[in-house]
Amino acid sequence: MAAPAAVQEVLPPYLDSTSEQPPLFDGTTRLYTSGKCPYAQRVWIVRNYKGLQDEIKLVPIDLQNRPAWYKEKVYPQNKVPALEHNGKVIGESLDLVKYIDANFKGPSLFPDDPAKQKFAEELIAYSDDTFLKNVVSSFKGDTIKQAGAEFDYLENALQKFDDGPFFLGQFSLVDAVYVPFIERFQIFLQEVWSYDITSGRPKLAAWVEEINKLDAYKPTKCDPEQIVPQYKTRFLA
Ligand SMILES: N[C@@H](CCC(=O)N[C@@H](CS)C(=O)NCC(=O)O)C(=O)O
Repeated sequence: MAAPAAVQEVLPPYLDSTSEQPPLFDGTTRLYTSGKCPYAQRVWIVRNYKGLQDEIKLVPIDLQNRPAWYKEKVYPQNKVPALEHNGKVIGESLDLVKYIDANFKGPSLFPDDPAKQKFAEELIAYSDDTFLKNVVSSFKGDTIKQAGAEFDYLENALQKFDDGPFFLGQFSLVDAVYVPFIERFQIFLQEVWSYDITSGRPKLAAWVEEINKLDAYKPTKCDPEQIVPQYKTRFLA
């Protein structure tokens, strides 16, 4: 039987240059976001996993036609994600996932075990500075060799703790940090190079299978129909 289609969370309407600004610092916690942004997706998954759908309101921003007030009044960096909480606005997805985990209710996504904490920090630091950069630069290089080395790194990392299928055994911030990019790279490498990132990597194959079962993740998944043309234009043109 075919896998059921992912259930997309119905996002509120995107705010664009014609939209009025929602009242700032009125006590509502807002996640300025975009359904297409992998960085914002990290934070969205954490919000869902912790059961914060009612506490953290999603405010999608049209990145192609951004409202002027967003940069001027909300987040001068003019990017998503950004979180409005307790009279301030903070950004950067890697900081935000930790902030939400530490400052809101719900299951902790950062382990107590010092060995797991150390490994979590290592993997999180590796995500944007190395993994992401190397896979993206592989698209214009020796793709399978260069990208393959990064998926070998993940396969290896997944062998470290055996008390569950995720990077630290149980689902954690590390999985939320990596999944938006693994998801996109899996689609793109398969489509353009017929390269299956899970082939010969049983731990990664199991990780993909398990993460796809998570209700916190399912509604956040990207649309493969959009990713392929978008990545072709961005990385191969
Ligand atoms: N380092 C940032 C990156 C965020 C980012 O680049 N977001 C993109 C959308 S996916 C964005 O807002 N781009 C608009 C711009 O750069 O002007 C993070 O981790 O949050």
